[in-house]
Amino acid sequence: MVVLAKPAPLEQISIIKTHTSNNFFTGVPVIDLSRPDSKATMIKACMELGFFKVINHGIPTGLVSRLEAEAVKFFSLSQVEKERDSGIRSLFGYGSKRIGSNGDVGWLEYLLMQTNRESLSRTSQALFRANPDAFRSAVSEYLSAVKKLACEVLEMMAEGLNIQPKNVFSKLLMDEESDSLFRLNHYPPCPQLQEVDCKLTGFGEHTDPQIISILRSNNTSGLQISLRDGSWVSVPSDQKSFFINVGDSLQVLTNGRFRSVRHRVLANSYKSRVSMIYFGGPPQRERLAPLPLLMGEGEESLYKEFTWFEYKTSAYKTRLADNRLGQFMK
Ligand SMILES: C=C1C[C@]23C[C@@]1(O)CC[C@H]2[C@@]12CC[C@H](O)[C@@](C)(C(=O)O1)[C@H]2[C@@H]3C(=O)O
Ligand SMILES: O=C(O)CCC(=O)C(=O)O
Ligand SMILES: [Fe+2]
Repeated sequence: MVVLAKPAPLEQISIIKTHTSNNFFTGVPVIDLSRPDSKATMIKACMELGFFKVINHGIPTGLVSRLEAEAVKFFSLSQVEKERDSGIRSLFGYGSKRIGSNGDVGWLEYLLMQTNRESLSRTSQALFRANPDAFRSAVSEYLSAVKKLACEVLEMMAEGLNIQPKNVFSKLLMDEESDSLFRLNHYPPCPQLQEVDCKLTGFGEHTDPQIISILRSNNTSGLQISLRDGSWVSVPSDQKSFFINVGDSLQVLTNGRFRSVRHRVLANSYKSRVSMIYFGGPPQRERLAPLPLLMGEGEESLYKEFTWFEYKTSAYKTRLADNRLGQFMK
């Protein structure tokens, strides 16, 4: 017997009362990668917010717009075509409104994939039947560029923290067995909300479990981050820049010096948002513990010992908004 998943009804997606229509945060740290003082600004941003944006990153606009065009083409297909391959329920591939497998829902559809060659080929063949190679090559070239950017940023972080070698973090992403993911999100407009002073949750609040996330979106706002006092602020969109999130694993590796940023996306009532996120993760066998070179005299680890596999397995049993690192704190 085939059991079809029921569509998530709109009423299940949380409505957020905003009242403040667009209180855009003007304090997003901007790191200009071409400036010599950028390491210090980056460290400050990682400690205070766990979030910043990078400019002068060197990633060609053409690479980004080519992938965005492929994503838009895919999301414009009929629902039947998009769901063609989702017979076997799996974490990866196309998803609509359901996030993860523990009951979270949001006003979005997405493509989630592993970054290795086989997984990318499988997704391209299954979902981009008309021209799998166009999608595969657009993702693959984009991923090479953002992975390089992620490594450059992680090396600047190591240098800014005065720890050696400078590839202590980046080698985890460069490892052949790095467990990294890539996600294309599409948040359709929600015209029903135009009349009311409310927003619909696109992607509920959470922290990213990996080391680092590199996010790029089109010119539609919606991303919000939580500040240290727990208040939410809207990040102005900037399609030419990349936004960087510190993930839970980097918080652990730095013994809490860097904080993984809590973030969420609110759907826009009249504009569609498309985002692409690379989640740089370590190999599954990797032990996650504060780097000894970083620890001050007598400083103890805030966390119990665990591998990325153990953390990921436990994280994927949690709800989106849960504090996943809580159970690994000493
Ligand atoms: C509810 C969930 C979705 C998620 C797996 C989880 O159980 C908790 C972490 C979620 C998250 C957030 C960042 C990324 O978008 C993601 C792919 C990840 O690695 O962790 C998602 C997971 C998902 O969508 O499956
Ligand atoms: O789509 C976005 O802008 C952010 C989505 C996100 O936080 C995620 O996929 O983990
Ligand atoms: Fe996220």
